[in-house]
Amino acid sequence: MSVIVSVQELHKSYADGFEALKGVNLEIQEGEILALLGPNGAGKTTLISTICGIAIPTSGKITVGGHDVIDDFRAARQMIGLVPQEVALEPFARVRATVAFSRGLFGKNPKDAIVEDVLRQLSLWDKRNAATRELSGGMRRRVLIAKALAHEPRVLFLDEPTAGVDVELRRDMWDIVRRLKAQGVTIILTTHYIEEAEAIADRIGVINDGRILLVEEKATLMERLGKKRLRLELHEQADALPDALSEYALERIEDGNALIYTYDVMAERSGITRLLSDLSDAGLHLRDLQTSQSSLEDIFVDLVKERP
Ligand SMILES: Nc1ncnc2c1ncn2[C@@H]1O[C@H](COP(=O)(O)OP(=O)(O)OP(=O)(O)O)[C@@H](O)[C@H]1O
Repeated sequence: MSVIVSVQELHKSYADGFEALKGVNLEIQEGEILALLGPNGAGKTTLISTICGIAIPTSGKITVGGHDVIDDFRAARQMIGLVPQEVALEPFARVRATVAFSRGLFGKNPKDAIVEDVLRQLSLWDKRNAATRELSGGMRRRVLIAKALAHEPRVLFLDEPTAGVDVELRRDMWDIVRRLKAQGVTIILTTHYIEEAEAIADRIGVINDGRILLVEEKATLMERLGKKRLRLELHEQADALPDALSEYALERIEDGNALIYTYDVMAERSGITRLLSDLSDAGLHLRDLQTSQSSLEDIFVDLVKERP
């Protein structure tokens, strides 16, 4: 795989002096889906805006397809499609004309069959003659994607594509993203929803306070930082836990009818064998056992919490 977007030592301070990006390094591989995960104000939109040439970096270097986004703005921008966070459409414009116009902005023939392709791909062909104000919220989001794809970009940025949308539409959006990937489009999306990153990303970048904390393969990330939970269901309710068990930091749940033991998947010893024997010594008898892997959400919260 080759690198299609490269960001080196990127700093961005806004006019009021606020430093939104504090030395970001990031390489995005052609054909991947990268999810940028981070809390409000982390710098996700700023990062996307600088790559797309909308915000000017204070320092650092960004290339897209080998083109410098400042010195070679047109060539770089031509390769990029951007779906912004806010739904901003001309209310009276017709769907097809809106998309054709976006294509025209890049100096490409607006009557091209590509416009039809893009509209069909997003299930908007039937609505091609509708005014955008007549569309549902979900369809409007699709129009935004169609506009971003109209000039056949190789890299698509989606800034919080599913913020505030219902579950059905979210899944719909994920299908669209997967189909685009299958066509070879590189996709970078920002999200607050861990579930979203978990569902569709190949790699996940965590950004907080203007810094990238990590970028990892999704599976590696979950394995590396994941913890497992062992749920111990008790025969009799445990009112309090004996001191002998304090080292296990057990959590009493369901009024003491069950206990949770958390352990590190990567640790040499899980401590389970000893725990079970100590439980038995303490007179606590088990009805059932169950393990579960902690979610990406737990990992994310831990990561962001660790840093000041
Ligand atoms: N034009 C601006 N002038 C000054 N500060 C700004 C400007 N735009 C953004 N910021 C600040 O930069 C920081 C990063 O903002 P950004 O929009 O990049 O975050 P984000 O991660 O996209 O957040 P969200 O998830 O809320 O969209 C925030 O503290 C924000 O207030």
